[in-house]
Amino acid sequence: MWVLLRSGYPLRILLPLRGAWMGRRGLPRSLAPGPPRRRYRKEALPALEAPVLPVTTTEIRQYLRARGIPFQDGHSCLRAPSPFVGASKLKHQTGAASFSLFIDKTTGRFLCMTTLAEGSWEDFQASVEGQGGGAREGVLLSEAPEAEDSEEVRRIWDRAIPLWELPESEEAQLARMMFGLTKVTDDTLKRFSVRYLRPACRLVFPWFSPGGLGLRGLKLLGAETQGDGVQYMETTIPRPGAYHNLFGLPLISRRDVEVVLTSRELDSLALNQSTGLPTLALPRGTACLPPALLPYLEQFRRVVLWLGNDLRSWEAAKLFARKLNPKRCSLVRPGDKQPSPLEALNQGLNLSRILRTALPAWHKSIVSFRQLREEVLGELSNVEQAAGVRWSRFPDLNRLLKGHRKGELTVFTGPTGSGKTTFISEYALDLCTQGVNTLWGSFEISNVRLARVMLTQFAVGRLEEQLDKYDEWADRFEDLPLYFMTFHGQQSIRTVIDTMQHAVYVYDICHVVIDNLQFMMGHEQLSTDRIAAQDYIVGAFRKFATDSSCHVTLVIHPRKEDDDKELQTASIFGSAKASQEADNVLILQDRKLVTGPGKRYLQVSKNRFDGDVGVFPLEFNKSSLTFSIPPKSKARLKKIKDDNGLVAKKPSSGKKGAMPQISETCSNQARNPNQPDLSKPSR
Ligand SMILES: Nc1ncnc2c1ncn2[C@@H]1O[C@H](COP(=O)(O)OP(=O)(O)OP(=O)(O)O)[C@@H](O)[C@H]1O
Repeated sequence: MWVLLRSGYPLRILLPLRGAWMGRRGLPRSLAPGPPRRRYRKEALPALEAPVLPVTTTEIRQYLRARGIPFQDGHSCLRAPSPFVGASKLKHQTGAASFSLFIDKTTGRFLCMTTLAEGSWEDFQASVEGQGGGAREGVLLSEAPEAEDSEEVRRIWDRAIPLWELPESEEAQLARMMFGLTKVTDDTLKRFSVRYLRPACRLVFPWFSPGGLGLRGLKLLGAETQGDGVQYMETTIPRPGAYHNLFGLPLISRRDVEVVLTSRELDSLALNQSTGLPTLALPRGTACLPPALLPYLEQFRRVVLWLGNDLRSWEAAKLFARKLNPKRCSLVRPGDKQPSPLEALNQGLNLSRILRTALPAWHKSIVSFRQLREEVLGELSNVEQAAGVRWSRFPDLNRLLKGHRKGELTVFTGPTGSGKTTFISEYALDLCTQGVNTLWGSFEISNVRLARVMLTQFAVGRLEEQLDKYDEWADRFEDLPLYFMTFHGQQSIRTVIDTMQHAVYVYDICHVVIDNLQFMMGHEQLSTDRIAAQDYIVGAFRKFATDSSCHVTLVIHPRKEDDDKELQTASIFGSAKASQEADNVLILQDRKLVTGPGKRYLQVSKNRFDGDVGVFPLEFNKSSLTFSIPPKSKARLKKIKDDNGLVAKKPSSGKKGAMPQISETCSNQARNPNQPDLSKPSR
């Protein structure tokens, strides 16, 4: 793969979590030769500080027209003749094949399918205008798999044996049973070139370069029984951020106009076998659909997404359909009679019939209950999943808020210096370690300081005193789906929202943390201007959260209050807009609890989802910078008095403007404070 190195957005990339059972480069330790070595990768270089204005489809079209470059309008890309293909080669390409350059309509990034050259919109313009740095001069920078990667890929691939050639034995049976492949035929396994790595008991799925140019990478899949079910662990080479394999691509013919997308290779095997339809598996399941894959999906007039059997898969399918162009997408709804494709095959269900029940992803602006009834049923029959992702470090937040849901706005406030950033960092990290793709906008403190706080919280201890462990923790941290905006100081709300939109598109961000709103307020002096500015900003974040189906956590400073008084929803600076627009209002109170001097407590003063409000104590641990209570800590139950000295009752409903009354604190059950997961389950 070729890459023009010049990227346009103020985002810094840290990549997804890998398991500690893995050795260097993600392999089972037994397979990783030699002592561990440090490697520094390109992605770890500091990001650009200056934001680049995003390009619009209209601007791309105008530019191409102005330069006399013909183009065709596709589903998510524009297609044009590639300036990277030599004139002699171009002559041999006819029809659609001669339009081999795909330009992403949302970001302007391009990919040339013939040469595999790719780069940003600015890179494309530079090459068209012949301003050095362009592909014409042949100064493309190679991102071919690093030598070490390709060696490792080749070594594993050679050691693995074709699964269908595994001699009939207990081992072969066990392997098929563990991966649920008892009904998948040898023919199917052969078609997809699935291998088995005997020493590590892992399936090996290949990533072939388009055009049969060799092996670019691998995915290894392990399985472990857990209770009644099986837990899958996956490892990729190269690392997840660079693993862009659409498994099954070599089997797609140019004439195919329909495809079924799955979230697992195993599902693709089952689907292809029982329906005969072209199927592709997404490289990182429901976690994301990298735009780099979109050009490969342009040829399909119809895309069916069958991603799994839970609400999370359903939500991911809806998000991905937006990127693919909802008008050509249909979604298979999860349900008892519509489990994942592999399960459906194993249960003897008719997969073609299930595919026929797929619902169109495209909704008009006005819908009838008939169109919604299935969605409502989905929520009712998956109450727990509908409540969102649960915190693993803060069971009290689960008790009150029930979970972290997409599309909501959380407003968080607390007195100056009370630990807002520190708390919100742990609250977001907790979700991120559970696969919630997170984008941080830290305008007040630098990303280095913030990352240091987060890393300390991640390791649940001071790393200063164990620098020998730094690399190990940093490696795991780097694999989290965590991204940072590189803004610092005052920013315009427009630039910030544009960046957030870009991140949602490119990285499938589900949670944005903005610390804090005051940095978008400009320099308005008059308090009326300031209030109007704040209202406008809160409205913009609210709209973004709803439109992008992304959760926004917004830190807002309180207005100056009497130090002896507890903060209330009304203490948030500005008009009532922030608390009205918010789905959740969280307040970090630093007044002393009735017992436990000097402790903070967190008050949930608004909860639109189900109305439960209340408070619970937070115990700050200075060495790990965490607020979550270690498992050994005793269960406590306390009453908190409200400002009037009365014990307040929980309001019966969480409708707009629920008052910041305080209910009882909870009992803290012992729990695991989210030590990094030592294995990486695939879902
Ligand atoms: N409960 C606590 N007890 C003692 N120190 C704390 C507590 N919480 C945070 N700190 C420390 O106080 C400092 C300030 O914390 P932090 O930056 O999180 O506060 P903040 O409320 O975000 O500040 P600001 O109002 O300036 O935005 C940090 O050094 C942090 O480690």
